[in-house]
Amino acid sequence: MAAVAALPVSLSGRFKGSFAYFTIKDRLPQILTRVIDTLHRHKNEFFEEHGEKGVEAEKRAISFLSKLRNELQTDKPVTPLEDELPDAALWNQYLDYQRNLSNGNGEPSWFQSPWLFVECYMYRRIHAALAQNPPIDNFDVFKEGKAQNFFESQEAVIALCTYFQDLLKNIKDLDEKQLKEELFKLLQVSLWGNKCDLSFSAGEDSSQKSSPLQSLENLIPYVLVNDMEKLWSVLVNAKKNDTENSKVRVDIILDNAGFELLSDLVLADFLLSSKLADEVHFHGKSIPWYVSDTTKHDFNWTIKQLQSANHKWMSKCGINWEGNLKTGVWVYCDHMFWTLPHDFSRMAEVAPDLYADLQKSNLLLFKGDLNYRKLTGDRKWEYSVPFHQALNKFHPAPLCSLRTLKSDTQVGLKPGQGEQIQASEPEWMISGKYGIVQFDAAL
Ligand SMILES: O=P(O)(O)OC[C@H]1O[C@](O)(CO)[C@@H](O)[C@@H]1O
Ligand SMILES: [Mn+2]
Repeated sequence: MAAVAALPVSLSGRFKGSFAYFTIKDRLPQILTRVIDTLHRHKNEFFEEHGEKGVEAEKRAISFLSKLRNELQTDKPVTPLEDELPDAALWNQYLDYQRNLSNGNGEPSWFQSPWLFVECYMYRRIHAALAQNPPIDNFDVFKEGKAQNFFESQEAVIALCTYFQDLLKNIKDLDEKQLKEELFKLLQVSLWGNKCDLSFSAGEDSSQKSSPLQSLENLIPYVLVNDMEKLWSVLVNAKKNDTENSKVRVDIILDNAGFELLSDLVLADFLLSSKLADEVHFHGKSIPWYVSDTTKHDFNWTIKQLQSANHKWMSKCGINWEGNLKTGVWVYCDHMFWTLPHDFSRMAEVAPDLYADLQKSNLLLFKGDLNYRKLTGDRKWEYSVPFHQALNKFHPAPLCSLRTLKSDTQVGLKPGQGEQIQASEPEWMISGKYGIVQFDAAL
């Protein structure tokens, strides 16, 4: 396959000193240790709820996870999944594929294989540790952290909900220019909301403390690719071609729960209230993922929290959003593909139903760093390679990545732009300080 051979190498722990190496060596074991601690801390709760059976399940889960941590730290081969969860066969096929890629250079292993693969694999094994051990099989080990992030962002949540409800009051009177300005503001809030993930900080507090709207101007220089004008054109043109039967649909491929999710929900509400879109489809994760990623439970929990909040504008948002779900103008979906190790260039083949669904959209907004890694295949690209090329034939619909840079891959920069920042700030790709709003039109 000539096209595959032309792709740059995958990021991997085999590159000593790289962020992938550091992640596998330090951050992933830290995350596993936190998961084990969380289970320990809930021992009494498991006993109260399920009796001795709950405690035994907790012990089995912990020993499975300690074994996993040991395999990781000693660079053992990545073993086939032994559970019977619905995605196990696809995972094991992917492992075979990795085995073939390694061309007899040993079994796929934690430090030698592509980073994206082993990191996803760790989260899938964490899921197995719980899912295989009823009666604690529905316990989300990351739930507390996600809830805490939401509560600790309280002031920012209030500021954003208040700003937004105020905007709604006179949204009908805004002219095109003003609407565009508001869209750009909320896109940036959603972009910077991506700083608040918990996998990056290995579970440490990462909530939004300051008002999310105040600092936008100052952050503009840190938006390395800014395609917001292109997004506006796509939406306005879609509206023009909008007929009775063809609704303008925007899809948001969600990333983290907590403040980031709130910023995405506000953006989604704005799209409908401004009539730039008629429908928003949200895509979440079907299992707990990368510490803070949004599951259906987190999505519904967030809307319930807002509804019952002791703050007028927060609860107004919550009530409206529940209404949007009820009337079907908002749709929440999940698909197992989002928690498989494949990059998105394989979606058409591995999950043709999902690909076909995304093709019905007018615009796909991919939130966050992991989605960017999967869009671009998590490879050592030259910074100036066009985004379209790095997408490697993934073009279901016009798409845009809103992402703060937290892993060492970036494409679509101007010639010399990456090198210039690199010279003064060697950490620019992993500090979360820079962001992109990077668009690609479908073919
Ligand atoms: O929530 P996000 O933005 O996808 O980030 C997830 C984080 O986890 C990583 O995938 C690494 O563990 C980073 O790339 C990123 O920092
Ligand atoms: Mn995430």
